[in-house]
Amino acid sequence: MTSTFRIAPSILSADFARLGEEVENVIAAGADVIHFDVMDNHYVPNLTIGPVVCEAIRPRTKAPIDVHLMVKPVDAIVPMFAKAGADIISFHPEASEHIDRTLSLIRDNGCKAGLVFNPATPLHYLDHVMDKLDLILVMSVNPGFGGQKFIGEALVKIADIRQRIDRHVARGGQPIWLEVDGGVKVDNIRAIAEAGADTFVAGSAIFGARGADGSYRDVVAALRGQLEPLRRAA
Ligand SMILES: O=C(CO)[C@H](O)[C@H](O)COP(=O)(O)O
Ligand SMILES: [Fe+2]
Repeated sequence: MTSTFRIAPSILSADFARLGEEVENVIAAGADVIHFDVMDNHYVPNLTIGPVVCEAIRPRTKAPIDVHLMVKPVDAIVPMFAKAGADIISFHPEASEHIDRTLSLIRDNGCKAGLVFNPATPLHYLDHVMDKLDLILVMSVNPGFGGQKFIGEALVKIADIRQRIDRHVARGGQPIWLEVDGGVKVDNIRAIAEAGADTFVAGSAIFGARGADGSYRDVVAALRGQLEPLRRAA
């Protein structure tokens, strides 16, 4: 069990007309990471935001910007996001012809590198690249939209990856974050953490729960509150 948990609001569900403010508010509310969903209307059937928006929000926070690429092909856009201030860049293995090369490209551009697993993506993609990963992202919905229902089978996958990461670290490997994305709520975050995740993306659960004071403090505190007993047990 891990002692470090991170809350990563997905700005996909933020008010895009006030994006800079939303980023500031959610970090002021106690979140740790800004999750930035990039969709290309090709790899997934939706279209969102690109490097210019990353560059625009970069001065608004010191928190890491965690870019989740749902684009195909991947490589050409990596240096653009690195230049725009991304800290972490993750991609889907099905979207890259050469996974090892794409992971190196991300690190060579000064970012942390992540691999993303859709609900039906097999874990064998991890077999020869553990040394090149800083983050593994488990999708608990099919990618493309916010506000979907958590797919319970993801818990099995999270537990399996947790074992692989722990074995890797026990053999002297670098730490790897285990992030979960899709349908994360106050009422399921503890079970997700118990399965082995340490980083929790939440879009609709956070941006759909602005408090009476106009802040996101209550919902971020509620998410963290669910994790508190696990932190003590770690
Ligand atoms: O990658 C994503 C969708 O492809 C989003 O990060 C995810 O859906 C977050 O939204 P929510 O918490 O509302 O499910
Ligand atoms: Fe995402």
